[in-house]
Amino acid sequence: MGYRVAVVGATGNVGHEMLNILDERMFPADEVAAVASRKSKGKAVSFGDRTLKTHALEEFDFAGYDMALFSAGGDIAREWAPKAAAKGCVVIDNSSAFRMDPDVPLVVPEVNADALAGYTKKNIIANPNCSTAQLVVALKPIHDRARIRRVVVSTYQSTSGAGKAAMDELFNQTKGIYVNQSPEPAEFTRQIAFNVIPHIDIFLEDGSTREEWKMTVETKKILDPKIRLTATCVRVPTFVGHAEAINLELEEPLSADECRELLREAPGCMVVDRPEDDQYITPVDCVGDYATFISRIRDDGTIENGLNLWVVSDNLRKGAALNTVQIAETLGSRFLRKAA
Ligand SMILES: NC(=O)C1=CN([C@@H]2O[C@H](COP(=O)(O)OP(=O)(O)OC[C@H]3O[C@@H](n4cnc5c(N)ncnc54)[C@H](OP(=O)(O)O)[C@@H]3O)[C@@H](O)[C@H]2O)C=CC1
Ligand SMILES: N[C@@H](CC(=O)OP(=O)(O)O)C(=O)O
Repeated sequence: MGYRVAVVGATGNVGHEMLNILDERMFPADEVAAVASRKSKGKAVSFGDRTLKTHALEEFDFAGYDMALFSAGGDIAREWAPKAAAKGCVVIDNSSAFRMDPDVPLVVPEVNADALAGYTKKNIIANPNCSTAQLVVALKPIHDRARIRRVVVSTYQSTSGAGKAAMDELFNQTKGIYVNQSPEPAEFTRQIAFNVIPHIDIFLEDGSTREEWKMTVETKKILDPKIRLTATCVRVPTFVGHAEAINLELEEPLSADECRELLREAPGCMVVDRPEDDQYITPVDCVGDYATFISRIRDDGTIENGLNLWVVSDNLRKGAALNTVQIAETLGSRFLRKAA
């Protein structure tokens, strides 16, 4: 007997990847239901070689479903995740709505799978921000070996992080510029084609953005509250794949060579780092992959025990859908086991 799984937000970027990944990884599901807004009711979405008809969320009954994978934004999650959870369906939510709730585990399976045990308090599990997920996969082995004291990270985040409409905006602005149309920002605060924007999510009182704040607090919750982290999050005109330039200050020495060897063996990590042959990863190279890629590992001689890294991953996969499915797999194998 397999699981009954609902995918909420199935018509969106992340929901589409969730369906792909459930199929690719042969998730043991007897039934997968696609759920989205009322306007998508009846719309066909692909699931492997099948198509599923989308249900409207308001009309969907979560009773009898084992798990619901949510990627429909924070407002929908705040309203509907507790309702689904109350019907005995464990919700794994991609939005930021529950991440910092002390009664909700925030999980990246390669890093803190044991935290999953706390899901019973609310029947809800949170998936981190896409930039946090790839960051902590790369940092976990380094922290275990040499204790990270401080992280300085600058992100280069693709437009898919802001949804399908944002990707269309990049596409249409780019085309338009070649025919002298003036760009009209809608999803972003400035022109995104041929530009970069140092503004993701809203500004907070201290001048940082909520995206930057999320990277700090989520890293503490997942990896270690003692780690100090400062971030600058930037939107760039790419479609898929987030990149991060990371500077680390460690408590113990760890050379670039040792770091490379360590990360080569680490779960979820893929080191591509041969600058002498121009071997490093760019966002375009990571699309469709599961790994968190690490390149440009080098010593930072300006501080004691300093290291620099370049980390790239598919934000719709490890940053969202893949991490959610990995959580579902771990939940299934550790807590919601089904008889074969
Ligand atoms: N881990 C992370 O960092 C990431 C998290 N996310 C989260 O996932 C969410 C979705 O992202 P993404 O897929 O890129 O966005 P898209 O805009 O591509 O898709 C949004 C999805 O939400 C559904 N939806 C919207 N309104 C409702 C509603 N009232 N009832 C039910 N479903 C609704 C849409 O359905 P319809 O087509 O019918 O409108 C669609 O399926 C984000 O808002 C964010 O919270 C996203 C990216 C990364
Ligand atoms: N903000 C991320 C994606 C996202 O949806 O993040 P969050 O779930 O933390 O709001 C990005 O734009 O790349």
